[in-house]
Amino acid sequence: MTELSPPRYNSSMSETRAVDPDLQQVRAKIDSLDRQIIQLIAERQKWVMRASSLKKDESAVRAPDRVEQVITKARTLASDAQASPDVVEATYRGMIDAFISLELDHHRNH
Ligand SMILES: C=C(O[C@@H]1C=C(C(=O)O)C=C[C@H]1O)C(=O)O
Repeated sequence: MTELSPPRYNSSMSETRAVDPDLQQVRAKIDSLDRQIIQLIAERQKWVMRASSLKKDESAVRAPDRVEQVITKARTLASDAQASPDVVEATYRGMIDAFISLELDHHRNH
């Protein structure tokens, strides 16, 4: 005879538990901002790829001096906007690294 075992709890089930309504509202705001941020990243990507098409080689693609200029500017803008400069720098470094990979991929395969 097969024994019925109780349903197992797994980590994904915790996501279906009732979430505090205030937290739900705050998360809806974060979700809405994410939609806006991603639209802007998409627009930025188009211009990054346009810059990429004007470059001759991989060292021009990486442009480390330009990366540092962008980061310095982003830290100042973050400060002015009451955002954490460290969070903005980490975000920008991750984003720029990913864009460089996209540019390199495009250069190697096109
Ligand atoms: C878009 C460029 O290419 C790369 C991507 C950058 C960026 O995402 O801001 C900056 C410098 C380069 O590493 C560029 O040279 O301007």
